[in-house]
Amino acid sequence: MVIELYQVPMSAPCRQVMMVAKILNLHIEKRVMDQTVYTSPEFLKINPFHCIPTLVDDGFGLWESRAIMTYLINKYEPESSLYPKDIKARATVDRWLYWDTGSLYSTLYFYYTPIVRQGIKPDPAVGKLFLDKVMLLDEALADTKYLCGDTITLADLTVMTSITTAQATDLDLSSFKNVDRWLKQLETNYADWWKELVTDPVKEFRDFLQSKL
Ligand SMILES: N[C@@H](CCC(=O)N[C@@H](CS)C(=O)NCC(=O)O)C(=O)O
Repeated sequence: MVIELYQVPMSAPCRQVMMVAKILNLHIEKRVMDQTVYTSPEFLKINPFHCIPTLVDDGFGLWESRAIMTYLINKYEPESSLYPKDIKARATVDRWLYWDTGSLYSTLYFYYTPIVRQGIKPDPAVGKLFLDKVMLLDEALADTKYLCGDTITLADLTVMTSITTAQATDLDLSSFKNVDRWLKQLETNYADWWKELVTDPVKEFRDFLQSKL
């Protein structure tokens, strides 16, 4: 049985799916995207929304990174502490996943997209909106090791992916001390893949953004 993932390494939503695959020790066959794949009839048949990451697991196609992350855990390691089974604990993880996709990452996306699409400088007001959300995150991290307590969950992976993607932009995150401590803890925990799935792709994304301006 083959698990395939259509992805590009520097994409934030793709990175977080690959993190889950690493932690679960899943063998994923990566399908590298270029414009010919995005518009190919084969890919559009799997994902008419033509976005990545797109998973194909034993013929089952799925897109939306957070849906893919929870699917992989539910299917391959349902006892994983990354996505606790207790209803309230799981709801709290879900709350962070929705906050990230609907508030944190989406604001960051609207900040950097003018650079990618039009080669123009981002709107500082949108940057400020993003930093306001990071301030709330910093406050939430004041009395806790990870977002949902002493154990790393999908909440940490998805929010950490947004924060490290922001490090590729000109936004200054240096005043957020709790966020900084939390990132260092995650890096220590995941030292085996941090360079591959965080440091290197974030650098690639930073270079990509700079090349557009
Ligand atoms: N909410 C989606 C966002 C996916 C997304 O924006 N993917 C981008 C690359 S990072 C993409 O595929 N863009 C090309 C397109 O939409 O045609 C997720 O989390 O998976």
